[in-house]
Amino acid sequence: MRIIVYHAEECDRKKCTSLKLARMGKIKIVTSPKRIPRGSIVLNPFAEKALSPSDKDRILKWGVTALDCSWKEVKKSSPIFAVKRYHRALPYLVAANPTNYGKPFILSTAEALAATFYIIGLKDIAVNIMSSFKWGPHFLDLNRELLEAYSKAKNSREVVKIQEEFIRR
Ligand SMILES: C[S@@+](CC[C@H](N)C(=O)[O-])C[C@H]1O[C@@H](n2cnc3c(N)ncnc32)[C@H](O)[C@@H]1O
Repeated sequence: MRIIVYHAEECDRKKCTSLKLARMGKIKIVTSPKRIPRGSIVLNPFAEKALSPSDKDRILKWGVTALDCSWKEVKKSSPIFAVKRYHRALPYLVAANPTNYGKPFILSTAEALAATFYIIGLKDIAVNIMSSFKWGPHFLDLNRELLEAYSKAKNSREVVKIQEEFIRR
């Protein structure tokens, strides 16, 4: 499975979740957008389309790429968010990492990757990624109901519908 992280080197290296995953051999870091596989799903919080189980085949073939940059620097206009790939936003999920605990949508790179694998039905990979952090398993517990619901959706439209119903409740 190709799990790539484009690293913008904007982070506090001690807290960076993707550098930790790379040290454990669980992901590959790239520092040039050209190294992002051309058919890859790219996790982009500004993307118009939501990730859904229908992205599974593409991820199996080309992998998934997260963009590790600082949430403080992040802007929709940043060139990396315009790289020509298959961009997807994650639906409503709440962060469990110590930096952004309790905030919806503002996930760490590790949480975003784990959520992706959970939603496409590769739950063992999600569990493996989150087992790298003390707070990691709590991310899956905190979001279990939504992650399960998203993983049963057929497509992006259904994922958005589940999200909207959850927010309305
Ligand atoms: C902005 S970086 C912050 C990384 C942080 N420094 C860390 O150590 O994890 C987080 C990345 O995870 C992915 N991500 C996080 N939340 C997301 C969301 N709601 N939708 C899509 N991707 C998301 C994106 O690739 C995003 O650029």
